[in-house]
This record gives sequence, structure tokens and C-alpha cells, in this order.
Amino acid sequence: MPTTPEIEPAAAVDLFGPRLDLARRYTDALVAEGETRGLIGPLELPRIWTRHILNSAIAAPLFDGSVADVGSGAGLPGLVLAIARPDVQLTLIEPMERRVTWLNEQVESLGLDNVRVMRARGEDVGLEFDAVTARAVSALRTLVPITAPLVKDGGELILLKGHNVPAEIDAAQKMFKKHKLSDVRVEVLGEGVLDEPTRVFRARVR
Ligand SMILES: C[S@@+](CC[C@H](N)C(=O)[O-])C[C@H]1O[C@@H](n2cnc3c(N)ncnc32)[C@H](O)[C@@H]1O
Repeated sequence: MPTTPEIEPAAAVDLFGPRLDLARRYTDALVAEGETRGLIGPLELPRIWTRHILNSAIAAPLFDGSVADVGSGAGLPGLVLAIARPDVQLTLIEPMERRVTWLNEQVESLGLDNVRVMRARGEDVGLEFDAVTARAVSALRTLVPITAPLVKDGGELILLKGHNVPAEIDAAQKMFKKHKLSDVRVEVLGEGVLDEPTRVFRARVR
């Protein structure tokens, strides 16, 4: 089973720096156990590195301070961000017990001291962060009411989205108003570098 390709895109080296080895170890663990533990579908296994790890890591430079990853699942993007950015404090929020167990195991085995894992639904957390992220959890209309209340006044939503983000934005306008989102924009990261660029929905919350 291919895991991390022998030839790294330069982006990976830039994004992980001296922690590239930790990113490889996390990827190898996901490939070894991700399917049997119900963390990742079998079709995703051959492209975990290119379509999941690097797609998450490319967003790492956008974050600062305290960050919550809502619906972290196998650790995407939260664990990848914690590896790439040891200066950022990550809180991984995930309601499913077996996924929380996996996340705690990875935090311990990779020796990540900038991560805490909470077993909870985003809407029940009641804490505030400088930025909140999520990936593949739900469409913006549903996701904004879960994530925006976790953002400090003046902080940011930085949500990793797919091709459909323009339609999601159209459908979520009422929620943007209700949750006081401003400066709404989409940034496309990694074009020409990644197999599939990462679309990032960003908004200020105040
Ligand atoms: C499709 S998975 C995506 C996991 C990961 N973010 C990724 O990109 O692979 C969605 C995850 O969101 C979690 N989830 C669903 N509703 C949630 C909520 N209200 N609050 C926090 N997590 C939630 C699920 O348990 C699941 O692990």
C-alpha cells in the first residue's frame, strides 16, 4: 500500500519543515488502521497523503493562537495542523468515542503537546477560540450555527470546503447575518501544487 510518496511535493517539505517525519508517522498509522477502525473509507487509503494530509496542511499558515477543529474525525485537519504548527494550540472536538480514542492515541504516540481532545458536539462546547475550523462535517447553512458561537469576538472561521462552496454560501446567507459574519471570502490554496486545490471559506465573526 503506498503511503507517503518517495518524491515529496516541495509544498510538503515547506509546510511541515522538521516535523515532516511526524506527518509521515501519522499518515502511516492512518493507512495501517484507518479502515479497520472505521476512520477512513478504503477508496481514500491510496490518496490519504495527497488528498487529505496535504490538503489540510496547505491551510496551516492561516492559523494563529487557539484553534478548535469541530468534527475532527481521524484528525483532519486538526492533527495535521498541530503537526505543522507547534506554536498553535489545537482543541479537537469530536463526539464519537472510537474516534476520540484514536485521536488521543495519536496525540500521545506523536508526542504532540499542543493538542487537547474533547468528546463533544460542537454546539455543546461553550468555549471560545481565536479561530474555528472544520472539514467535511456539513454544509455552511448547518455548520455556521455550530462553529460561529465558538469564535471569539473578532476571531475567524476558517472552514475547509469542496467545489460546492459557492452554492453553500448562497444557501447560508441568513445564517451569516444571524451569526454576525463579515468579510466573507473563499481562498483557493495549492493550485498547481496539489492534486486538488483546497478551498477555504473564511469569515470574521463579531
Ligand atoms: C465525514 S467526518 C469528517 C472527519 C474529518 N473532519 C475529515 O475531514 O476527514 C464528520 C465528522 O464530524 C463529526 N460530527 C458530526 N456532527 C458533529 C457536531 N455537531 N459536532 C462535532 N462533530 C460532529 C462526526 O462524528 C465525524 O467524525
